[in-house]
Amino acid sequence: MTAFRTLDDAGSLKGKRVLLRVDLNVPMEGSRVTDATRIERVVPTIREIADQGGKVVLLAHFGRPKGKREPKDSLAPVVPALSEALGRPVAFAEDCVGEAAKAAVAALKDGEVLLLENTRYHAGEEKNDPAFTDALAENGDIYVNEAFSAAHRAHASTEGLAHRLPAYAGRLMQAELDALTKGLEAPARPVIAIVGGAKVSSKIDLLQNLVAKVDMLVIGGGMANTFLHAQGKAVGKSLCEKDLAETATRILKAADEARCRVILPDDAVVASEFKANAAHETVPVDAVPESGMILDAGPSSVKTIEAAIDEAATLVWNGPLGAFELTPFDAATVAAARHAAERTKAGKLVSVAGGGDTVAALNHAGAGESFSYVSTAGGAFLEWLEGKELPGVEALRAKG
Ligand SMILES: Nc1ncnc2c1ncn2[C@@H]1O[C@H](COP(=O)(O)OP(=O)(O)OP(=O)(O)O)[C@@H](O)[C@H]1O
Ligand SMILES: O=C(O)[C@H](O)COP(=O)(O)O
Repeated sequence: MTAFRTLDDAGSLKGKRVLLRVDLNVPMEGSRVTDATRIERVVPTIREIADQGGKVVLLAHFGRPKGKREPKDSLAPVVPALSEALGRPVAFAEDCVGEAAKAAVAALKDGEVLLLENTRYHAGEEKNDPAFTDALAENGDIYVNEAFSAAHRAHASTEGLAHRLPAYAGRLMQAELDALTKGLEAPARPVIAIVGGAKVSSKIDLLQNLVAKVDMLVIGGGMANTFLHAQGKAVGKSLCEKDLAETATRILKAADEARCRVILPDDAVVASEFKANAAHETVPVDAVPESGMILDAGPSSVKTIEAAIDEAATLVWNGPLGAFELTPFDAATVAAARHAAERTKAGKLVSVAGGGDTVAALNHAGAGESFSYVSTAGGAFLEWLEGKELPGVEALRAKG
């Protein structure tokens, strides 16, 4: 494995335009950041570069606008939270390429910080389009990748730029890889994974490899509904990707072959709508009403999950067990998080969790600080765990 070039190898940063790729895909409610963990974790690197007289030009994505300029996916509302965490002003440019970006970068003085608008407003970002990468590269002298949590994407700002400009790993990128390697390279067994959340189509495939690496797999959140549907259960109006039923069945078979115990919910909290305090009832998973929406795992499922955590020596977790942002549909996530935190504090469990919303959920449960390690990465963390090479990480490896 070739080592990375890091900021220590970048020489003097004074007067240099540093294109710093960060992950600011933070949980928001309207225009308010509800969990600033991802912001706080990149602050030391921004300060380090700025304090050396570098001009910090931040590149980031938000949401999945797929090349369209969707106002709901603007990074502008993140600026106040970023500026507050940094304790310095942060300028903002309404585009990440072209005249708006060029003028804002040209106006930067040494040590100042600028955030460019969502890279995913351009289709070239996700296509890793060379012309778009060149346009991004025009605004930097060097490139620093700090977005471990987006390193599983081979996009222009996460991979392409590393081939255009002198490229370095940021401090958080280094710290994440170090911590995950130390904590999980040879994990104490049995290992339990909890995978929940809402990004079903982009995460379901990796479960196929994950079942060969872990001893128990809890499938929760929106992800569980697709599996319940694959087992022939009616899931009403729940978040469910029915066209992935075959994939789910294949994963259950692979788990069986790998002797990985799969734990699916056996009861669910079903609501009439996706709203805090919506009318709700707890039902067995084979009795979900047609008009109902599964928003959380029920108490019997929580009991099973807690008992499984008690058997495990290592826990890896990505994706909440329910719609934890909406009371009372946070109950299963909060209970499981607190249970894992207690086991960790008692020295009985190594617990590693990651993901934008997962970290927010752990913090909401008051459990985050007790986990052994909390990563900013969700999907990237799971792919790393699968043993996959992450394009954003590979592109940083020092050549020659
Ligand atoms: N049953 C459910 N129905 C609908 N949404 C759900 C359900 N369970 C969980 N969710 C939603 O899943 C979202 C989090 O999923 P996601 O996969 O994005 O996790 P994450 O920790 O942010 O990981 P990543 O960093 O990869 O995005 C939350 O917003 C939560 O409301
Ligand atoms: O939230 C995340 O996991 C990262 O920001 C990557 O987002 P994506 O799944 O939309 O690529």
